[in-house]
Amino acid sequence: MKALWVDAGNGAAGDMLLAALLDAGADVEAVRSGLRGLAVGPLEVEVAPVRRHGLRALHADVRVPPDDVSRNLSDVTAILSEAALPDGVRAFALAVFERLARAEARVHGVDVSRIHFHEVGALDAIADVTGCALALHSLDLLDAPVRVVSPVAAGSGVVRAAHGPLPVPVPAVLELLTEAGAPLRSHPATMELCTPTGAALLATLATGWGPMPDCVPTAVGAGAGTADPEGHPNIVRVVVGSASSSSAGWESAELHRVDSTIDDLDPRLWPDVLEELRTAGAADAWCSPALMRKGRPGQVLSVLVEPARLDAVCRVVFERTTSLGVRVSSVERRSLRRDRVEVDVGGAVVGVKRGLLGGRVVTAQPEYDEARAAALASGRPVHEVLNEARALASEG
Ligand SMILES: O=C([S-])c1cc(C(=O)S)c[n+]([C@@H]2O[C@H](COP(=O)(O)O)[C@@H](O)[C@H]2O)c1
Ligand code: NI
Repeated sequence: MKALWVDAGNGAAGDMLLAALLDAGADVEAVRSGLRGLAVGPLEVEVAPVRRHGLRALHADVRVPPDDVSRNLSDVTAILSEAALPDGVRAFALAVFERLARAEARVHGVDVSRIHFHEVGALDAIADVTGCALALHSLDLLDAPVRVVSPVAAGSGVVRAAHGPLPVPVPAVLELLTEAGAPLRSHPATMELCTPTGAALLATLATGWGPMPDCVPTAVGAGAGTADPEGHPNIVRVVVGSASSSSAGWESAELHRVDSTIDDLDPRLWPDVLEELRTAGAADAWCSPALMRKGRPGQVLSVLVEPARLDAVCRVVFERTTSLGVRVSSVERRSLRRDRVEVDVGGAVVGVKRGLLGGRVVTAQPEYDEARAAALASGRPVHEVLNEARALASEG
């Protein structure tokens, strides 16, 4: 199960979060090509390593064409709806702007439909939000069940905005973080640490707030803001990890599922296809009957595979079957911890596979061939040997 932790203890802005996700391994080319799908002129992202208070971090510079358009929610919704983006990316970006619009509406005391984003609806904000959604998608985090954000530092002082000088935390940030139930952290810096776009991104992605969740970290990213103040590193950090074994007693793993419907493969080849898929690293591979186009009987080939073996499995499907395409989805596999014990049934050794839930034996299955051999040697019925082996293995 994938997990994300965002350290917003020094604040967060859209470009800082984007840089942190890219630093943690999000595919910058996927982000760039996704942004090209927005019909608002060339949006470019340049990334460069920088130092903030002696710490290395990535800085993301979002370059947009000159723009002084004041957009409302329906303008931004139209831009995102018409863009060639994965559905999850579009939904996330829309959710961020809907949040921003609700917060702005409450702050200015007008209806959401009458809200005009000023700075936060500008092209760089649209690029930051969509870029973050694309980066989360690239890291496979858009559906991750564990996305925790630390207490947020919003800053203090005054900032100059379209409405004139605003007190920091700016009203939209306070509104966004209050609505989301975010814990705030006091901070000595007298500057804007968390921007409305940053707050809306945090509020949309957070499934919870607090310290780093139990996980095995797999990547860390640091995203720098443009300012380099004297008093603190102007950085947001992200930790990507896999959440460790569930306290419920089972184990959890992120796998891919590959499916393909096939109606024209010589049926004698299927056993070899399934065998080759297992050899290529499939955790499981099976076929289910399906009635296909023109009433033809066919098979749905399904494969479960770890991300690292996905390409090898796809290659086998394409090379060994008549499939012209596969569907790949992410699944969480929950499984019991297993072991194998050997029991003595009337002088013969029989292996038994056991499933353990939090250390308790909940299933015990004797190896059939070994139980059959023990039954033949002793002249007892196989089902009796199976039952005795199962009972002996469940005791231990
Ligand atoms: O654009 C608007 S309406 C706006 C509202 C507010 C309020 O808090 S209300 C604040 N700001 C300031 O604009 C800049 C840009 O914000 P980004 O989120 O796009 O980085 C920032 O200083 C905000 O405090 C704008
Ligand atoms: Ni405003």
